[in-house]
Amino acid sequence: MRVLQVKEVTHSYGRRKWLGRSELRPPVLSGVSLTIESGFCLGLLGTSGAGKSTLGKVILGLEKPQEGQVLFQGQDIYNGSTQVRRELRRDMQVVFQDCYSAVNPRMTAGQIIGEPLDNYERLSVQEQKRTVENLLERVGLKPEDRNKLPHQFSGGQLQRINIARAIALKPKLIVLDESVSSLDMVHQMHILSLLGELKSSFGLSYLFITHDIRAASAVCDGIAVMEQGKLIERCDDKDRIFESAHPAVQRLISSILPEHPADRLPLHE
Ligand SMILES: Nc1ncnc2c1ncn2[C@@H]1O[C@H](COP(=O)(O)OP(=O)(O)OP(=O)(O)O)[C@@H](O)[C@H]1O
Repeated sequence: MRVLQVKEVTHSYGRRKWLGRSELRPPVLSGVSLTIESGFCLGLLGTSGAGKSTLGKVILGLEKPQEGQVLFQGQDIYNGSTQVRRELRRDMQVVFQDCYSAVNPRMTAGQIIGEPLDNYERLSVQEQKRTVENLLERVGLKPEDRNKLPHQFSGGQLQRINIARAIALKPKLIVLDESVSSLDMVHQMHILSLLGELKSSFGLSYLFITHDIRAASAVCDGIAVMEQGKLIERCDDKDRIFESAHPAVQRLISSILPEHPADRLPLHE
């Protein structure tokens, strides 16, 4: 089943004055189309400024595109009733890169994870406590961690709390926008393997936005590549991306450092 369909989306940010006239800025997204099937993890790669996060915001309903459509489970997210949009928001969640600014520093982990449950479910105090504790355990933390504040966690642990909040309502799609980029390699690998487990056990679909082709190939089923607002490559088998002859893809591949320092190219020749 198709979870997400982006059709010919074109988007510019705001207007600019030009020779006394006001006109739209050049598009940041130009005719972008992509689909994500149920249970599929699509990596969205591209260099800085390619338009990845903007596409993520368009998909999440946060940035209405000037042209094109976004269908989530067959429904146009920008033309539905308030009720439909509320349900869509429940089924589509996001985890951002900066785990600290994504949470209220005065809320406990339990309150952070419980927030979507407060908004959408009518659970008793006991049920809510049990659900939050189960979610904490599901992401590799302890039930008693629900009483801690954000500053009492490491970056990796706090990102687990953000992930627990994102899965609390059993969504269909999670947009992960550079969600592991600010973590060190060890925490990155732990979070990537957690995302893999959650995908299998909840049947989740992901849009995994990153500039790191290695992280994408560790967690994704397929990979799409953007450059200057356009989708320039898509491989539903992630390993095929390494066979792409497109120069932008070649640049992403050559940005991977060899594991052994002796095999790395010198920075200055
Ligand atoms: N709110 C905004 N207002 C105006 N321009 C914006 C806004 N957000 C992004 N842009 C511009 O849109 C273009 C694409 O930005 P976007 O953040 O989508 O790219 P990206 O591929 O996610 O890059 P990065 O990996 O650096 O986050 C950039 O030129 C950026 O400066």
